[in-house]
Amino acid sequence: MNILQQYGYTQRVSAHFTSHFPDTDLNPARVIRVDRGRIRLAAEHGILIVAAHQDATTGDWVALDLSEPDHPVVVGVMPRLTVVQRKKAYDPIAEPQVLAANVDIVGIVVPIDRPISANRLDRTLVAARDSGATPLVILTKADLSNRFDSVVAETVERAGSVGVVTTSAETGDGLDELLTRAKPGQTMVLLGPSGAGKSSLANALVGRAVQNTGAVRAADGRGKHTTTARELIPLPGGAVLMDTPGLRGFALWEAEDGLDTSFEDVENLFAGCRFTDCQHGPEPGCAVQEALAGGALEQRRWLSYQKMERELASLRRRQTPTRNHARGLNSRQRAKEEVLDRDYRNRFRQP
Ligand SMILES: Nc1nc2c(ncn2[C@@H]2O[C@H](COP(=O)(O)OP(=O)(O)OP(=O)(O)O)[C@@H](O)[C@H]2O)c(=O)[nH]1
Ligand SMILES: [Zn+2]
Repeated sequence: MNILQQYGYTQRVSAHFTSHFPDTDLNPARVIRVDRGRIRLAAEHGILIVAAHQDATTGDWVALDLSEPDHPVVVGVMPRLTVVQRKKAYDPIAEPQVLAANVDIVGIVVPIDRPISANRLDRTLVAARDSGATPLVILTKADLSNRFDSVVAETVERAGSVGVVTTSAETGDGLDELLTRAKPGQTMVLLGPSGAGKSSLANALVGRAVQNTGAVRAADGRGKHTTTARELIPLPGGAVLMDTPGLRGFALWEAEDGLDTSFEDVENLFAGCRFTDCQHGPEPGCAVQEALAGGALEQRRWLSYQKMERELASLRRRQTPTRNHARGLNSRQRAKEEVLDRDYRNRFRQP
């Protein structure tokens, strides 16, 4: 395997590259990491550091002009095969921010040493599906499974048809299975909250200390950010790991968590509606309609709110049957669950 292949250069990528850059003088290279003003590239003959290109992000395939050997230059970026992006809190107009390019597997890291955040998991599953890559839920710290025994079952339920692998960086359990899920040439990114064990997993997968792992602050179970730049790391077996602190630590998550509060102004209006079960349509005394008419609430913002509600509702509908089934609820219990599900926003507020 040459260096390019270690970083995911497959027949498929090669075909895309030559169709997009027919000029045979241009060479394929992959962005390993982006630093201020410079990017690190994997090219056929080795690792290069070149001047940054405004459109190139980690994981991108770029066209390299090597005609001046001392001054290799990135002259173009191949259209991305997949894109993991942050959508700004359901603002339909804002440009999404690209977080990772050309990822095949989005590994959603869920630590089992703390209670699950259902909201976070749901939203990350949606973002992962949107990316065009295959989502894979990775449970970490399996050796600590005695702490919260519901986490595994609940994660499996919420994951639905998405695969779940249970791992421990400590004991090595599940690492081989995870490596077989990532085929040679595939790129896998790890997403998850701080302290979830992503760096430890990366270390264990690579089999050597590639990232500094930091001790979790004991008091709140949260980690400190120990990795400073996202980068690609070749794995034994031919797959590539993308370790992305910016993305994994807060980017997607912050947007998601922000949702709970970002529509606070809208939700505060509901208390002013005449009927407690107001659908905020044509019924009399609707505070939302009044706010819209009076200009206190922007139409666009109300549409964004409704869009988010619909997306969450459909997610919930898809999940409910499996979840109830898995929990072996009888029909009366199910009916009760349906009522609870209707009030999904309250559900999401549960810790
Ligand atoms: N017992 C046990 N502890 C683990 C395991 N994996 C990680 N940890 C511990 O969990 C803490 C956080 O692990 P990290 O790998 O730094 O977590 P991270 O997700 O990379 O965190 P950030 O860099 O903040 O995003 C560390 O104290 C690790 O030692 C595991 O499999 N078992
Ligand atoms: Zn209303």
